Amino acid sequence: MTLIKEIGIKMKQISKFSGEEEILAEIPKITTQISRSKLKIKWNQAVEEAECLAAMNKDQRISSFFANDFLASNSQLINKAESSSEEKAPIKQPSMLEKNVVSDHEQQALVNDDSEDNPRHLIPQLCKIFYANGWVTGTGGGISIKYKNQIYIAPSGVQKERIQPDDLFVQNLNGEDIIIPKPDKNLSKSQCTPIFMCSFTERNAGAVIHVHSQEVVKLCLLNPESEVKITGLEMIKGIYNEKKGKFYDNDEELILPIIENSKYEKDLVDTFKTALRKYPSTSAVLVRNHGMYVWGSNWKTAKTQLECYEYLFKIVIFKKIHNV
Ligand SMILES: CSCCC(=O)C(=O)COP(=O)(O)O
Ligand SMILES: [Zn+2]
Repeated sequence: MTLIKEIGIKMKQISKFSGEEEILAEIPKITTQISRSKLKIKWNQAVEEAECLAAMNKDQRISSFFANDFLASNSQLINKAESSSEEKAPIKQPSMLEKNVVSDHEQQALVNDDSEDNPRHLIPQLCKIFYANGWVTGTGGGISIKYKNQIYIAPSGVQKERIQPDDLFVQNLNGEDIIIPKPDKNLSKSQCTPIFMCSFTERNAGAVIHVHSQEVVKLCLLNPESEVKITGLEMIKGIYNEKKGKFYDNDEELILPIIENSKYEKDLVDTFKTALRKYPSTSAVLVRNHGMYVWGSNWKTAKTQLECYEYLFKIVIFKKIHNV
């Protein structure tokens, strides 16, 4: 029964058996009851908070603190309770464990996940391969993979070929942190994160790779226009046409957008988005004097397309230089 109803019944009973003075005499008791009820709500919240925090490990507590989510949602609930005189059923907190931060058990399961698709192991392996090809040298470039609806992102400004499984950041599709590396590692999330997220949300990508490849830079130097056209090569068949939902035929023309570079990676977002909308077939965007973003529905197609693009670029550059 709600507190208001309870008070109403009490008032009726008092006024039935007593006069107005007796009612006035009861008011302080009723007020005390309301205050107690508010205290009870606050107490329940405090207990739930304590339980949530106790269930987290140190990293998760730090992560939830910086996400500022736990405290924000909690104070909202307390404010609501303060502005209402109606007693509510004990409030169920939107638990950090459910919403944002994985439990110890889930985290352990992720680390123990031996699947070849687990980005914890895959991203360090792929970065070694990309480094060997000259695609992510000098710390430039990076990769992000979606796995079980969570986004794994490589750290920023580090030698990408030396990334460790616990160096990765994990966030949800809203950009809220789920797992961050231990603070003593002093790592930050890739500067490319806004572009990675754009590919996940706008193109439903499963993986996005950013390369600082010399071939891309050379190709853009030879093509001052805002796009590059490629025809007549068998390897075009390795490129997926996102508009048609099928791989290109070797007699089709492949057109890739070129966007201009900016001071910071995040400043590329607007032109990147514009290019995605103007070129609905494309699975890659070239950034002049910088590199390329390439994505696929999963890490395998992102990787094989990157290989096909790099192959095609070499041939196109050769053809242009030798005028053949
Ligand atoms: C020498 S790298 C310059 C910054 C850049 O273009 C880049 O791709 C860096 O990405 P990170 O993931 O290291 O933030
Ligand atoms: Zn870059």
